[in-house]
Amino acid sequence: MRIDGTPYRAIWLAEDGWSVSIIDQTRLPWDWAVARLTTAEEAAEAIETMRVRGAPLIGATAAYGLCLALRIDASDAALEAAHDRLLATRPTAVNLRWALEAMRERLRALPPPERVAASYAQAAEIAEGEVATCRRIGEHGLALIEEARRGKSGGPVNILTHCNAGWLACVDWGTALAPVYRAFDAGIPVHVWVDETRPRNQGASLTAWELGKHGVPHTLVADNAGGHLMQRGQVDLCIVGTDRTTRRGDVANKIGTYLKALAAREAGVPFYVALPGSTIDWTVADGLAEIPIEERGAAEVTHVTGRTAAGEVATVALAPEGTPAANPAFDVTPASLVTRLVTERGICPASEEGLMGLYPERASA
Ligand SMILES: CSC[C@@H](O)[C@@H](O)C(=O)COP(=O)(O)O
Repeated sequence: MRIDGTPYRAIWLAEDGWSVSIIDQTRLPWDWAVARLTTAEEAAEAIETMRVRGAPLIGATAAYGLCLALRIDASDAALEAAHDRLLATRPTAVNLRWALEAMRERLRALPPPERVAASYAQAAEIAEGEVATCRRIGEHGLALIEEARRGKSGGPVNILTHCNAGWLACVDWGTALAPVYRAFDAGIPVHVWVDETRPRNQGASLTAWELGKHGVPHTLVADNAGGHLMQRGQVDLCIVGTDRTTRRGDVANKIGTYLKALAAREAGVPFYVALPGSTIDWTVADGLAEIPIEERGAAEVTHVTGRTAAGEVATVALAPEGTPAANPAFDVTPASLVTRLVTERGICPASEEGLMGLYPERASA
C-alpha cells in the first residue's frame, strides 16, 4: 500500500539481493525506520520483539529467516536448527508453522548446494502468495461493505476493527483492512473505528498510522468504547483478522476480540473475520481447548510507550511499582459468534461445512 503516495510492503528483499528489509513496527508511529535482517537469529529476534508482527508477515519473515540460515550452512542439521529456532518465536499464529513446514519440506528434498537459491525462490513465493491472497480477500470483503451501504440511508459505512490486520501485518493489503482499502479506493464512503488495542496498542500505533497514510477516514477509540458504539447503531459491521482459525471456524485473534464479538452479537452487528488459507489450522477443531495462547511480559500491561511533548519516545509506568500483571496476548472467539469468514476463496459460514465448501481438497485429505 502507499505511504504518502509511495508504494511499500512490510517486508522485501534488499538491493543486495540476499538480506531482508523490514519496516521496524516497534518504532511506529513515531519514527519511520527500515531494518535489515542478515541472519536467521536476527529474523527470529525481529519476530519475538514484534518489530514484525501480524500472522501472515511473521510467516513470510520466518521463510526469509530460513534463507538467511542456509546461506551460512545449507546442511540438514542447520536447516532443522533454524526451523526450530524460528518456530519457537511466537506460539499462536499458525502461519509461522505453515510457512516453515512448507519451506522445510521442499528444501529437505534438495541436495544442500541447491538449497539457497530454492529457499529464496520459495520465500518470495510465500510473500507474493500472501499479497495475492489478501488482494482477493479484499475483493470478496468489498461485497460485504457494499451490502452494508445498501442497508443505510446515507453517510459512510462505519466499520469497527481490532488490533492491526492491515498491510503492515500481511506484507501488503491486509486481511481485515483489505476490504476497507478496496472500498475506499472504489469511492465508497467508509469510516473506521480503530480500537486502540491495549496493551501494545497496535490499533493506535499501527492501524491509525496506515489508514492515515492511505487517507482512509478513521477515529481511534478506547477498547472499552466498542460496545457502546454498537449499541447506539454507530457501527455497521465489525471486521477483524485472525492468527489461527480452527477447521470448525473458531478464531484466535488479538486479546479483546472476543468481547467485541459478544457485543456485536447482542447489538445485532455483523461480525466478520478475514483470513488467508494459511491461517487455518486443519489439525485443530476446538479453538478454546487446542490453540496455544501466547502469554507476554507483564511490562506491556504495567507500562505504556509514547512520544512526549518534547518529541522523545518514552516508556512510562501506569501502575504502582511491583503490581502483578497478566498478559494473555490472544483470545478465542467461538465460531457461533462469527457471522461469516472472508477468505481468498470467498465468504463462508464459520463452520466445518463452510470451510470445507471453500477448501474441498481438505475434506478428502
Ligand atoms: C493480520 S491478520 C490477524 C492478526 O495477525 C492480527 O489481528 C493480530 O492479532 C496480530 O497480533 P500481533 O500480536 O500484533 O502479532
